[in-house]
Amino acid sequence: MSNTVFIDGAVGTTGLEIRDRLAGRSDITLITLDESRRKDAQARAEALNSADFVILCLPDDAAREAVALIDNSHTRVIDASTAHRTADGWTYGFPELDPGASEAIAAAARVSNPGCYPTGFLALVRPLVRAGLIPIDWPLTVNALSGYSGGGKAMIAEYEGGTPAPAARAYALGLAHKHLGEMQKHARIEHVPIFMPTVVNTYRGMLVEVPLPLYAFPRRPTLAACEAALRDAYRDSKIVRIADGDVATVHIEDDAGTDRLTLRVCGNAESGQARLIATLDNLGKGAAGAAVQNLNIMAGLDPAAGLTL
Ligand SMILES: NC(=O)C1=CN([C@@H]2O[C@H](COP(=O)(O)OP(=O)(O)OC[C@H]3O[C@@H](n4cnc5c(N)ncnc54)[C@H](OP(=O)(O)O)[C@@H]3O)[C@@H](O)[C@H]2O)C=CC1
Ligand SMILES: CC(=O)N[C@@H](CCC(=O)OP(=O)(O)O)C(=O)O
Repeated sequence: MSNTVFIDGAVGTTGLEIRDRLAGRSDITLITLDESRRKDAQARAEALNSADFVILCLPDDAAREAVALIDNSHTRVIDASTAHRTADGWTYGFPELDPGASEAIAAAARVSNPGCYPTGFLALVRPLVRAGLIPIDWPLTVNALSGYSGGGKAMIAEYEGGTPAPAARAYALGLAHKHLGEMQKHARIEHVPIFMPTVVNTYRGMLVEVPLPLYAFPRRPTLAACEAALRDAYRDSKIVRIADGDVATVHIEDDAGTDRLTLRVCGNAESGQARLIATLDNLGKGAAGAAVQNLNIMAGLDPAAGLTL
């Protein structure tokens, strides 16, 4: 049976990536609006209410508006924006994050797709918090690099508009980035992390890092214990992989162009200092790949259908 899917925001950066992943699938029928009607509220309302599933690839306010336009109990929603990631009544769409998460997504009518940076941060940290290796009241820090497509069409135009762009640009210096609440809530930690993002002059890809002074934690976990906890947490996943931490370098390109999420526990076993490192594509597991995975799960299909692994 084919499921009807409407992507609201289908010609934006994330929307196009989702369309690419769904094109040609016999189990999905896409509902599309032509250029003259794609921002027309009435046309959108009709499409939103006729689809089995809608995927919102819109700015936050437009995503809230789209949800308000749905007036039937049949249409199920995946929102790729930040609007509902900590909202009541929404299921957080990270199937690998905690036991039972995939089942909750399968049953949900409203699913919020995780943010790109929180995807890397949470994948690294949540299993270690759950296992008691990271104390819930520890003041965590997260450093991250993102390709410029993370900023959507406006940032792509800025980087590709002809004016020389910086090789790397640190931002969110006021420590109030929109992803902080989501990171704290879904890691189930007591304090917002100090988050230090940098946009780099490459189109896509992310490298998200959490440094840990393991020697200072009450349980003094080893690097090996941290890696074992991650391997155990993701043992059934085809999408989240644990790679060897004993490497000389890790690259932002490692998982660019894929829907994978790769985690490493690097560091110095003697000093008890760790660098947890996640690589992913901001448009893959950080956005479109995750949305398609959630759609697959909600529709009862193979979770990895249509993904590049
Ligand atoms: N880029 C990324 O790596 C990630 C993005 N996201 C999230 O996904 C969402 C989309 O981001 P992204 O694709 O990057 O953004 P883009 O700016 O590239 O695309 C947004 C699209 O939404 C359209 N749009 C805006 N308002 C309306 C409206 N009222 N009705 C219909 N369409 C509208 C825009 O139209 P127009 O083309 O005319 O401007 C545009 O095509 C955002 O909430 C973002 O935070 C999430 C994870 C990662
Ligand atoms: C490089 C860049 O600007 N990245 C964006 C985050 C990407 C994004 O769109 O955020 P969501 O995942 O929440 O939708 C930012 O920092 O605001």
